[in-house]
Amino acid sequence: MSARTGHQNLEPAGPAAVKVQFEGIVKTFQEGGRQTRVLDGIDLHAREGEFVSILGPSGSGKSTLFLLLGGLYRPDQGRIVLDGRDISGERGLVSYMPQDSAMFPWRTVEQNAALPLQLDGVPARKALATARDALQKAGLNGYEKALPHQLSGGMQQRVAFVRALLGARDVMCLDEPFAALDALTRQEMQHWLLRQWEQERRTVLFVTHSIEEALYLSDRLYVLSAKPTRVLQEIEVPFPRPRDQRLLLDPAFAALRGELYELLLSAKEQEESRHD
Ligand SMILES: Nc1ncnc2c1ncn2[C@@H]1O[C@H](COP(=O)(O)OP(=O)(O)OP(=O)(O)O)[C@@H](O)[C@H]1O
Repeated sequence: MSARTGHQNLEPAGPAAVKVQFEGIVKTFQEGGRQTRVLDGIDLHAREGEFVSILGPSGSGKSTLFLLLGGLYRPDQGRIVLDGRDISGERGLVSYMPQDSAMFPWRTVEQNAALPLQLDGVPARKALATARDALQKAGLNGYEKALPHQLSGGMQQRVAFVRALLGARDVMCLDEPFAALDALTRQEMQHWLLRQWEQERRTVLFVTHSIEEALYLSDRLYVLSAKPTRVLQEIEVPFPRPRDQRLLLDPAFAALRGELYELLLSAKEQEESRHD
């Protein structure tokens, strides 16, 4: 659990320590019989308790970054550093939440949410009691004994988020968690996620295609190019917290959104001209 808890203290006094860092990451895959360099020297980091988004075109290697951090892949070059230690290739050190809630359909909501605790060796009764408590705090009371298919898509993603929280890892990787939701539910979920995160203040790495979502949620964001992928820009998001949906109507928000859109568009055009 992050040291930074409690929602009173929303603004850190000074820069927090770097929690997780990708250093000079190069990753090549065998694609269609030839080697393709997907990640071409990626440097990015997140500080303790920071919400950092990674925005990039399809196929730029965003999910690959998470698989590297989760230890499922090893970088060809570079290091993945957690709390100052090279963890390249080590598994089980970060929580992961995918686009699809990935729940076991035969387990109840509370049994699904309790799973990471049980995997960490917590006895079943205690794990279930902790999961019930966390589900209630996340506004899911009354659904503890339901099966996943009885919940809407948005509610399933709430359960998936609670499960990732109960994983008790300091770093949470959220891989387009709202991409499959309709626009209204997605907005609701962004707002809900902010409230949850403000209470927990875990370090979050958040992958998205949505400029608006990245700006609304993040402290900082990285914009990636198309592959071979590099960091095009790092942006400090200047809006104070706590935030709410009125921020989306702020002219400063619209201006920054416009700049980012322009940046992604020119990256896409460069990519297309390379293929002409
Ligand atoms: N195991 C693998 N073997 C071969 N190629 C791979 C493998 N994993 C990823 N790739 C390739 O690496 C590139 C980046 O994939 P990745 O899924 O990380 O991109 P992404 O940015 O998450 O894409 P999207 O936004 O569409 O989800 C793609 O071209 C993909 O085909």
